[in-house]
Amino acid sequence: MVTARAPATSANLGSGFDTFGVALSHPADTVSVERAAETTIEVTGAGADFIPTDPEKNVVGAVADALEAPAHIHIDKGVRPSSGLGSSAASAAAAAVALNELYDRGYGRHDLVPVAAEGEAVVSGEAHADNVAPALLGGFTIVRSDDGATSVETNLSLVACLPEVVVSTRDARGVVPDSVSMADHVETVGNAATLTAGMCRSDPRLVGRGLDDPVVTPARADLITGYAGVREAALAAGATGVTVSGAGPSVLAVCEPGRRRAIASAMVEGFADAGVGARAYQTAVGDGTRVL
Ligand SMILES: Nc1ncnc2c1ncn2[C@@H]1O[C@H](COP(=O)(O)OP(=O)(O)OP(=O)(O)O)[C@@H](O)[C@H]1O
Ligand SMILES: N[C@@H](CCO)C(=O)O
Repeated sequence: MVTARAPATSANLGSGFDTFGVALSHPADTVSVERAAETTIEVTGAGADFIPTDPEKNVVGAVADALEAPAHIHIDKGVRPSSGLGSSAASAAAAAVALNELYDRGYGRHDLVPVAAEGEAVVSGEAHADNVAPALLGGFTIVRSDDGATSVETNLSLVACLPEVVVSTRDARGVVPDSVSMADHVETVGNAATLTAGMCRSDPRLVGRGLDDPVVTPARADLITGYAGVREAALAAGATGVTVSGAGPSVLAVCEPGRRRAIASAMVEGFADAGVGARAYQTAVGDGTRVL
């Protein structure tokens, strides 16, 4: 048996729609695999009742197919599904690493990014890699359709606040505008470049400024009850920037070390003011998938 742990991730980071992502130090999924004649799946943990065990419908089934590595796969969910924290990607990344080892396929981490992305296609209809790349590689990642993924190590404190509302990635993609104005394009490029410089310097002020996004985030914020109040509360508590995590509903705040506790409380209270229960993870940019 081989067991791997893959982290939650936060994709987009505002200005990097479908491009940027970070691995979180926690929460995480743990996946154990044993050789079998055909793939079977068992799921326990957070939101397990809402996750299919049919290999045609679970991301790990697609990963096992892509690696020609049939197995009994046990997924212990630490990352709630439809959270905006890369729940499906965590399972896909952990399964890719564990099955690669179990069957001695010899793929490197970068080779496994498109393999794990095949799993994402089961969920959203597209093999996008902005969650699986940070889940596999760790740190801050940039994915390009023609060029694989680039990863940068960074040291950054984060709070991810997960409300008790469900936003599916499919629905959240439906509200993304089809086109952007030149003014919004220029602003987005400036923000994305600022964010990248901030990641390279582990500078929460630059990263926070670079989270701003005039295009996708405003359209998606309406899907998250209480978003505007939670954002204001986090900024008032010291966050250097706030945005929607992935396709939502989680909200991500960047901050200086030592501010996480106050920001986490402010965000949970902000959701409570809108009548929504929530939990906050005081976390940080972390490592990628590891074999346990
Ligand atoms: N192993 C798995 N883990 C989690 N969700 C899975 C898995 N396999 C299939 N799914 C399905 O994927 C959907 C959740 O994926 P979705 O992309 O909407 O959320 P997410 O992975 O938390 O988010 P995001 O990509 O926005 O960060 C649910 O419908 C769930 O049933
Ligand atoms: N980039 C993706 C991440 C969610 O899977 C989106 O925002 O739709």
